[in-house]
Amino acid sequence: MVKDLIIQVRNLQSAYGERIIHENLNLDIYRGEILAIIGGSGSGKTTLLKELILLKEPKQGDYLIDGINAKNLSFKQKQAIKNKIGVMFQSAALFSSLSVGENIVYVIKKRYNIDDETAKNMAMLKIKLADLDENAYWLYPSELSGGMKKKAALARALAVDPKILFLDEPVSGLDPISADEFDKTIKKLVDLLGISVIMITHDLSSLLIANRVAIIANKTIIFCDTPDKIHTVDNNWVRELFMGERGKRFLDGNKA
Ligand SMILES: Nc1ncnc2c1ncn2[C@@H]1O[C@H](COP(=O)(O)OP(=O)(O)OP(=O)(O)O)[C@@H](O)[C@H]1O
Repeated sequence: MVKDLIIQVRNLQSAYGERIIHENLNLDIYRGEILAIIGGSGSGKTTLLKELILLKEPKQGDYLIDGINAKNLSFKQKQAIKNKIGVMFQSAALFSSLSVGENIVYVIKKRYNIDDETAKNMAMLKIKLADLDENAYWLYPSELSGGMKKKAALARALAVDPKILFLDEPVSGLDPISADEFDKTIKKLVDLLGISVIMITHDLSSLLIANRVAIIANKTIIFCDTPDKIHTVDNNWVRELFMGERGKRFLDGNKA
């Protein structure tokens, strides 16, 4: 079966002023896959994410998203691409003065020209898709547990019916059980909706739901393959990451 590319990054160079963050970075992302991006602190994961969601312009190189080159786009063209993507930031970034439902309705009404009742029904569907109880619709962010807050942010990211979902450290700050639940929800969404998920993570257990893992080091992607091949990577940071108990458990359960 020929795999269908949803994102192609070619010879990307990123910089802040004179400081080069990525050089010659190439990455392919397939439709319907979960791709995890890992890398040491300061390796440039967030910078890459910002470029992929069109918040930052690369210095050089090409970036094709769903077949469209993201270079030199007009505001309208950029908006059309942004309508294809949902983003969940680490902080959840929900409006604290709005209930979960109102947070989602706000995004739906910005995206679609529809009446309040339809927007509310759509928001309720997103809440259920994110595995939250219906009652969460009326709760305020301050009334949510950590796990519920993440799922509410996920429901809001789903509000635009994205083809591609970007998750920035989605399970950071969650206990292992809530993190596991969140990962299961992501896997279910991919199977159910056929969306692609790109997730930056520090959490080794989240790699278990990834179809492939991309590792950023030395300003580029040094590895992008299935989790069972990670043990072949010759890099100090990767060795250290997998040296601990959790790392060993991951590798033992995943060797090819
Ligand atoms: N707005 C900015 N201006 C200048 N330098 C920046 C800016 N944002 C990030 N950097 C620098 O770019 C490098 C890559 O940062 P980035 O946040 O992309 O890394 P990261 O892999 O996401 O790190 P972490 O895992 O610690 O969040 C870092 O050295 C950082 O200091």
